[in-house]
Amino acid sequence: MMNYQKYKRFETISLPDRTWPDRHIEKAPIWCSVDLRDGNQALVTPMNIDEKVEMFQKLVELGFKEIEVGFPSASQIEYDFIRKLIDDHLVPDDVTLQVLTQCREHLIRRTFESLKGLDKAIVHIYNSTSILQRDVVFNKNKEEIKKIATDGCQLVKDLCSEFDGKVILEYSPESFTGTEMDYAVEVCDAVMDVWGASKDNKVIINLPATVEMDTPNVYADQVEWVSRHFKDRERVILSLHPHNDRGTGIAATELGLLAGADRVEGTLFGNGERTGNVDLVTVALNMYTHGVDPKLDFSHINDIKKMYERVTKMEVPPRQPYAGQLVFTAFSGSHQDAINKGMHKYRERGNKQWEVPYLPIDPADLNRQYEPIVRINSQSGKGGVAFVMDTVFGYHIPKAMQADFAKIVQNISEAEGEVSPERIFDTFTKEYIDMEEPYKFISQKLIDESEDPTNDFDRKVILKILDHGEEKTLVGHGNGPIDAVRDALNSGSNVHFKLLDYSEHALTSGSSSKAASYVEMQGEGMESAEWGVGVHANITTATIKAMISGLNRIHRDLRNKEG
Ligand SMILES: CC(=O)SCCNC(=O)CCNC(=O)[C@H](O)C(C)(C)COP(=O)(O)OP(=O)(O)OC[C@H]1O[C@@H](n2cnc3c(N)ncnc32)[C@H](O)[C@@H]1OP(=O)(O)O
Ligand SMILES: CC(C)C(=O)C(=O)O
Ligand SMILES: [Mg+2]
Repeated sequence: MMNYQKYKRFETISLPDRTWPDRHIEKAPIWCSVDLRDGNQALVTPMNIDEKVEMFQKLVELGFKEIEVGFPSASQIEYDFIRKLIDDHLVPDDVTLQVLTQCREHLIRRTFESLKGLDKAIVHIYNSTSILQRDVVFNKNKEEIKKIATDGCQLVKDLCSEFDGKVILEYSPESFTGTEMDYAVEVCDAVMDVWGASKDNKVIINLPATVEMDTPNVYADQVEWVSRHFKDRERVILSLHPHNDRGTGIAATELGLLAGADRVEGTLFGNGERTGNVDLVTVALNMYTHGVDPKLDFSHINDIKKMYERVTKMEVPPRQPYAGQLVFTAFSGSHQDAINKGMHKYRERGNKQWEVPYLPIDPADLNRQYEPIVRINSQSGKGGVAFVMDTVFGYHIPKAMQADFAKIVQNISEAEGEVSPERIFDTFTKEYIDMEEPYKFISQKLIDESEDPTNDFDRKVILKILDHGEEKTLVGHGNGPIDAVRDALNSGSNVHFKLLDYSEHALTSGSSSKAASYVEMQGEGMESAEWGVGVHANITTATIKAMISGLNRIHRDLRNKEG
């Protein structure tokens, strides 16, 4: 047994009249990317300046208007990067740089130095307020801890007079979730009082789940509680800063927004300390899939992923929501079948409202339409195989034929594992189209023998085939071309059969278009039916080839039956 008694839950407020469970997310919050700070400080190899610039420019392109670019007093590279952004005029007018500093005098002074030349900036100060950190890290009482925050705030305020631009203050009671809520509010209010915060001079109050400590509903209760208890809620921009230690950072963010937050800090793909910061791609795209404009553009998700992997040297896991390599791939049969049907219906209904089983988002919206949605292994069924043949190669295999072909593909997957689309197509061709032994099509001539041109019930066909290597001419009559061919083959070959089903469709469009024809035939004395497929520019020839293919398959069955 593991020693669970070593742990206990942190007791926080109770909020029985909570209102957040009845709300929905209806608009995007103010987003702030902390990739270049919290994300960067968690990397094995922090980004170099060029990588930071690349990341910054991508964040701007994606639509972030507030970007925490670093901790300028921490190291020269952090400082130099911020100077580069400013000196090289890389910051668009509508983007505000945010910088982090501890509430310590020399660090705050250095932070201000780094900002010279900017016309606005968010200066983010923090100190830990939790019971645990007050005890083990600071060894200070509540008043002393509050004083760290208010002194820090006062210094920022003083330094503003030497700064040409506008400073927006952000204050984080770090390790907020492990802090008594009334005390967290007391410290935040004290900071806002020192700052002179007002409705027109709001302060960003950021509530970090520095370490995620409880279920997301508890975070939401804390956010709602705090939001209701500020001296003046109007002077606050309430911000969330969730981490993901329990794996519920996204849920915590979403519930925190329901609980009244205005702003979210996080990173692309959830990079950040330990298990990461909240993944903003997922939070934003979750909104998108509810029909809410996320105000961030993740439509080229693979490009974003490539940039992220290059500069952070981290990997986006294959199961990462929206971005993972496998998230638009179904292996299992019933899922493939449902996706196949759902996609058809979506197209039939004019590509309007997205409702496709097992796919919460249209992969095309993320520019992922060229990736295989369905991959075939031994868990796959006929729907998936049909989907690959349809979407990748344009063959609409008739429903009754799908099981027949899927069985052949499954034999391969059981022996070899995943079967690629190319292998599926080769197998289809070999099994159904290129079956040319012992009968092979050479040519056909179709004659309309009816005197009345509107009557097509009197057709004659002259068919040239190879029969066991020998050229033969077969003649057949019927009430239509297919019937005439059936007659010719039945009377001219040694194999007799009934025609059970027939369908055809154009394979490609334009002048070079070809048709695919599918026939289901039952050999005399045989219990099960066989399928043949023909492909040709002339639809009658395609059907004749399909019938000859089917004939060869029946011939093979008869030989097998005879042993
Ligand atoms: C949850 C977070 O992500 S917070 C951000 C964390 N990120 C970073 O720390 C990355 C950048 N940091 C650094 O490079 C360094 O820590 C520096 C340059 C900022 C400071 O370096 P140093 O002063 O040498 O070391 P260090 O950070 O360990 O300082 C610890 C001291 O600061 C105090 N301290 C820590 N945080 C704060 C704070 N927010 N405000 C005021 N004092 C603080 C500690 O109590 C400790 O005090 P003590 O020396 O009296 O015991
Ligand atoms: C500095 C603060 C906001 C932080 O990163 C955290 O508490 O996680
Ligand atoms: Mg953090």
